[in-house]
Amino acid sequence: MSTVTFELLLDWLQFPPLLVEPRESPSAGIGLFAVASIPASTPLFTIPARALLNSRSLAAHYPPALNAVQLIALHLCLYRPLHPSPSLDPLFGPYISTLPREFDSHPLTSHVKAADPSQLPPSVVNALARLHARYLHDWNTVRGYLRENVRLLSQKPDMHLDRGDDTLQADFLWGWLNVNTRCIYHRIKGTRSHPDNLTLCPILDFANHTVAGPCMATRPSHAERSNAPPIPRLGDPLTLLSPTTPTQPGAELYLTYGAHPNRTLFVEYGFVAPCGPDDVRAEVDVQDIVEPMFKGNDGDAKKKLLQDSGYWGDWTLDGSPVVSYRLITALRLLHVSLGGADGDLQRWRDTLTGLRDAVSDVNEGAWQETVADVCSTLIQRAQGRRKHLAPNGWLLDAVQLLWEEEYHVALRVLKLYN
Ligand SMILES: C[S@@+](CC[C@H](N)C(=O)[O-])C[C@H]1O[C@@H](n2cnc3c(N)ncnc32)[C@H](O)[C@@H]1O
Repeated sequence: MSTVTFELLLDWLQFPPLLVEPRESPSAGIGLFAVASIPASTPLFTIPARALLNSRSLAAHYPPALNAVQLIALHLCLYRPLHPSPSLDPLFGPYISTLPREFDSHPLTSHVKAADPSQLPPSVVNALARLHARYLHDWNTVRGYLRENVRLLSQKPDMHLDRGDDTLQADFLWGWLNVNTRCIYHRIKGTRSHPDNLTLCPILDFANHTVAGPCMATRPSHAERSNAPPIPRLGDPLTLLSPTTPTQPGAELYLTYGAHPNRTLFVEYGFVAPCGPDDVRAEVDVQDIVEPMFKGNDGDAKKKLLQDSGYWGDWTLDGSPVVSYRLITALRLLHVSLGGADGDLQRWRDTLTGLRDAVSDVNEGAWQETVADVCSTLIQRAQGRRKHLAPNGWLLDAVQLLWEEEYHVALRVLKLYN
């Protein structure tokens, strides 16, 4: 993104020069940097609601039917800038022109998807498959919506819907990845947990992720503070605050995208960040190892019991080291005899309601032994696979780090039960 493009964005926002500007960051594309010293918790800028790209600011321009992710991704798709021109969008053009032009290194693009999946930990392959399914669901919904509304949409300024299906899908993927990697939480709806509470936000979205250390934060909006939907038609403006410690000129300013393990950072955002083995963020999802334990005998009945009680899947170990309560619950049931007259099944149910801490001492020993086996499997698999990695460049480093995270977490958890 050129300096001119950023200046055009500032003009559009009617902003004077700011305390921050986008610059190349050492291995993270563009980042946000301080151009002067900035005292702690300083408001850096306030983006007016009209310049926030979200389901509220787009609502008046599209027939209803899509959720926020689908609507924003569609809008970006329709107004994707053609190389090297700016976006022709009359609403958000100067902002859309600052977005990354390609997502070559995101694992959802064909470049990385083409890599041998056996190179990646199975939990990462599964997470990638879920992301792909989410994308396909959104694309299919939007494709149907486009067919129904083609006449209306083709009347939009500078809109050419006569692109082939492949081009349209490539442009939609571009829009969708912008949403997935750059949107932040912003209160738009009546409830805090509504999935449409998100927005794209100019300038703020240049900020890279930090695992630890000082980071910027958004000031809670009026709607968020009053825990109600925003009153103005377009919603509330969004103010970004500098870190709670002073920032030196030239320093990069970060956000934290959440306490995510590398699996999530890689799959959702397309990068990894080193994190210590004892870090609570370091996490392994062990579904691919544990799920086959529920095959045969009374496995199906146990699977159903876990599904009905909401404990099927999302079974993790983390670097603190901790075995997730969901995994303990599943493994406790694995070691209960369903046909037995010993009352273990009822005791297992009682652990769910908090009436009991455990099924029995024997059952505690059995699930802990299974956890130790799972850890040994993880350790052996990580040791074996790390020796035969073939991807190139950044992907090799990323894949190595993903395996290391599994290895170190498994080693730490194993020590708990050996
Ligand atoms: C919100 S954008 C941040 C701005 C982005 N770097 C750019 O060039 O426009 C999020 C994307 O930045 C990159 N990124 C963010 N934090 C990173 C980090 N700590 N290391 C490497 N890449 C990072 C990833 O590609 C991620 O999908």
